[in-house]
Amino acid sequence: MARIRAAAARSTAVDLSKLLSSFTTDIVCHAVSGKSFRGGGRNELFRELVETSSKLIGGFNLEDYFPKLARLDVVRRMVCARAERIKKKWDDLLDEIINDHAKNTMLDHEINQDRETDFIDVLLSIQQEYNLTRENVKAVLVDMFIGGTDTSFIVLDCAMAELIQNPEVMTKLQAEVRSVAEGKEMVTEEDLNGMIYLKGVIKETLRLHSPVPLFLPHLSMADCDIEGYTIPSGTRVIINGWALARDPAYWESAEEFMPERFMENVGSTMIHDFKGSNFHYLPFGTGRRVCPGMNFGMATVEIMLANLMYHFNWDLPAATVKINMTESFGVTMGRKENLILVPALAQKQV
Ligand code: HEM
Repeated sequence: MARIRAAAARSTAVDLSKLLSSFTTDIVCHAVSGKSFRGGGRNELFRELVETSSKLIGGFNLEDYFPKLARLDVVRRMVCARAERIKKKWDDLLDEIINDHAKNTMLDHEINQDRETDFIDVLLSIQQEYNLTRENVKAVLVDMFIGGTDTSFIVLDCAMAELIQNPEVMTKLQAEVRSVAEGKEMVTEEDLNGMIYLKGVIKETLRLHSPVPLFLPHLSMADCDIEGYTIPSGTRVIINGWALARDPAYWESAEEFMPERFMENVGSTMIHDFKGSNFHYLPFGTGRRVCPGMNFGMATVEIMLANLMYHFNWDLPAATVKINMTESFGVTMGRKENLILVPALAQKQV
């Protein structure tokens, strides 16, 4: 916020994508490991690990389409070598963090019993009870880091890109946020309940720009038939949530950004619920593998977007005519180009 405020005072542009990405990384790193990864080049290493892992998990796998290639084993060996290199880097980083925690936990027992606990503390405290190996703990942590950082960032980045291209929506959202939080220094969590349009804007962003458009790869546990097609047990199954969320059979003017569609019939579970029961709207997946960070992710996006609307008016830099919405592909899918915008202070702050 301080950096945006400084840019607003100078009327210069900010790289909003970069700021939002570092905000969501900080929030997840704090919740999981109790500290930010900014120091000692850790942030860059962390971004590299998340990005490469995302590409490895979500990448196009030639052998799925040409199974004969599997016999040659060339592709598999190449992918495995890359995965091994990344695993080694994750191992080094996580070993360091877990060792720090184990050491601090012992010291804290003697010195400071009031220290806030983070996700690693919780995992270590139940390690023996649930028979978790260090590899298990590291696997859960990698899952949380990859699952939590890019996703919330992509929603914020795409929401801002859509808002700047739909000024009437931005004006309506600013009016709501500014009236609910009027006179306050910051929008806080308790203000969010009164912001119905904000929730509509975020839901519409999740519909058009779902950060995990094909969910995670699933594996069928038994043979099953779907509309005449047999899916054998052990098949890697990919579900196209992106296509469902843009299917004109379910959505009127499916390609348009219209938060109002989520305002109709408030209270009806039909189109408002993203918790996994409406199969044409599954931004967090569904079933046993549904996103465990749903509430955390929504809270992060809501509080940041509300504050961006509360404090600032936004414009494109003079030389930019249109925002490029082209997306790049991995297990998460976000916009390729960084979002550069010019902020202006909206009102005299208290
Ligand atoms: C708005 C933000 C988010 C969106 C849109 C989102 C979406 C998703 C989706 C679609 C899946 C796959 C579900 C499936 O395959 O059925 C998933 C899985 C997952 N998400 Fe999220 N997510 C978000 C935020 C978060 C956050 C903040 C965390 C943790 C801090 C998180 C942790 C995870 C994990 C660990 C999984 C894997 C679950 C498993 O393997 O069973 N997510 N998420």
